[in-house]
Amino acid sequence: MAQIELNDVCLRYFTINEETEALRNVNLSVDEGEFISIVGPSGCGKSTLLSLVSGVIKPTEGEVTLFGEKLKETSDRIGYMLQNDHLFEWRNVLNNLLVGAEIRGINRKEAKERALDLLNRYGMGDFAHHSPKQLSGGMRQRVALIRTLVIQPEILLLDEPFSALDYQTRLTLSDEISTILREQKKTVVLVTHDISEAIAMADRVIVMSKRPSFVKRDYKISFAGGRPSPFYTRQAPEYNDYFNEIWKELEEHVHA
Ligand SMILES: Nc1ncnc2c1ncn2[C@@H]1O[C@H](COP(=O)(O)OP(=O)(O)OP(=O)(O)O)[C@@H](O)[C@H]1O
Repeated sequence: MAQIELNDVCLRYFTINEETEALRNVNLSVDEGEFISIVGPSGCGKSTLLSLVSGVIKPTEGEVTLFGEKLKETSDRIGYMLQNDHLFEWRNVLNNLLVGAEIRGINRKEAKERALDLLNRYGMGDFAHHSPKQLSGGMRQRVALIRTLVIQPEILLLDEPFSALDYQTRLTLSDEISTILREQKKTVVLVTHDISEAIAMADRVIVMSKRPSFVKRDYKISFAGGRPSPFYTRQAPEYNDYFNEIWKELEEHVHA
């Protein structure tokens, strides 16, 4: 069943003396439990698309449907993870994990149990009482993901969550996080500039056109022997073909 649907969505930003047409007739459907990535030229409207799905902004035209209902306001069933981890330096890791639960009025005891369980499960059990300052960039992003999972969203929107990390951490963390999200059976929309990350992590890669942006291509990513872990995806024979095709699609924009 489609959990997210965008039907002919247009988005224009209006400022005092300018109108920016970011999205034009975007049509997209994401099924429950599906993991998709969105790539496209810089400034084409990828983050805008996530904001529309989260309900933070409303389409100028068209409709966003979540769980079969027209989206009217922000939904508690959605979690967001960004490039910046937004951890509070004055709170320890565990108390950072409880922030979302506090905002949403989730029972503290229940949220704390869930947070500790997730920390243990994902190799961070020894860091519950550490300050964020004592963590590496990769660990901080792992905490940011766990903070999102504590509120048990069904849909996760990831906006360039690895782009501030060094290359090696980025590879390891993208591998870990996609394993966690698949294990948790979340529906995921990942925005990334990194084609290789998009292919390695997702079931589908959506290529957006330049602005005013629409869905230019929708690649289903499949591997003959079944999906390997993201790290090994890069060694699968199909990987290079996907990479070259998507790169060609994007390169057209650079030389346009
Ligand atoms: N609040 C806003 N007001 C006016 N224009 C905006 C606003 N937010 C975004 N834009 C414009 O809309 C277009 C799409 O922006 P958006 O950030 O969604 O693109 P993006 O594909 O995520 O960018 P990038 O690849 O650089 O991260 C850009 O031209 C941007 O300048």
